[in-house]
Amino acid sequence: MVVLSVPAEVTVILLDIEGTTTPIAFVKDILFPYIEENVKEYLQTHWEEEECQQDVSLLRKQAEEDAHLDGAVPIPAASGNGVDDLQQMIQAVVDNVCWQMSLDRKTTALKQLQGHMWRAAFTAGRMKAEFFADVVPAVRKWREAGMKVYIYSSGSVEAQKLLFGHSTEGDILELVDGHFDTKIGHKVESESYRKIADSIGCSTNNILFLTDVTREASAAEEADVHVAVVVRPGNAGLTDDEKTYYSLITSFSELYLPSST
Ligand SMILES: CSCCC(=O)C(=O)COP(=O)(O)O
Ligand SMILES: [Mg+2]
Repeated sequence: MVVLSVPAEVTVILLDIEGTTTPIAFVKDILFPYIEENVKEYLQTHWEEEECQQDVSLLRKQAEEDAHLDGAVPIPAASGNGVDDLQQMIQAVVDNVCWQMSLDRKTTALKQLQGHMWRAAFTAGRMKAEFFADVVPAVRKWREAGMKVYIYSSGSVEAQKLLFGHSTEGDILELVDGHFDTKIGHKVESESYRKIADSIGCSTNNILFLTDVTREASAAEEADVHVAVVVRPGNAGLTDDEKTYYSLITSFSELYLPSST
């Protein structure tokens, strides 16, 4: 088995979710279709609720910022003029959400609504999150060795907690010391990793970030974070240069902690 030695200065392991702890297929074939199939009904049922109105306001603000993009779908301001107007507004939000999802955008606005929609499915037990088989045993071992384990995903913190709280392995939320999402910054921006280190109270070089996306690995590395790229079934392929440049692992069990037995 290939072994990757974790540098002695590393005290925190920061994990991406999609393509790292969890198969991309679970996100693409189960989580995302659930949104596309249910968003209209969700908006119609929850429209009057404060949380739903906040989600729509955030999506409208994002739509204004996106106005210059090809194919962008605007969300008109509410005029309060009757049922037809409401149905048009809901349809605009549905179209905007589907447009953003067709581009796999990671905006905070989209991720916030998705998180709220998944809540009902997870808490009712209609959905369970999948984790690769090596994830839970490795995380338990790291924590026994004194490592802190954090999550950094584009999925909202609320959605992350749903996944860890309702997984095929049971409720594994207690294995995570904390969560970060795009509210701290985007994963392809190095400043996000500096802010995460500040928030945890460590130096960036105390962190090892595991991700499947080399643009994220590159941003983290620019901030002096240690990185390894995770190669999982169904992940996007890497170029030969990327394969040579990055430390690669295909399972969390390939990480060797000098402090563990
Ligand atoms: C709580 S994760 C749901 C999946 C998701 O919405 C997503 O965008 C995954 O992105 P990641 O940063 O984990 O690759
Ligand atoms: Mg990922």
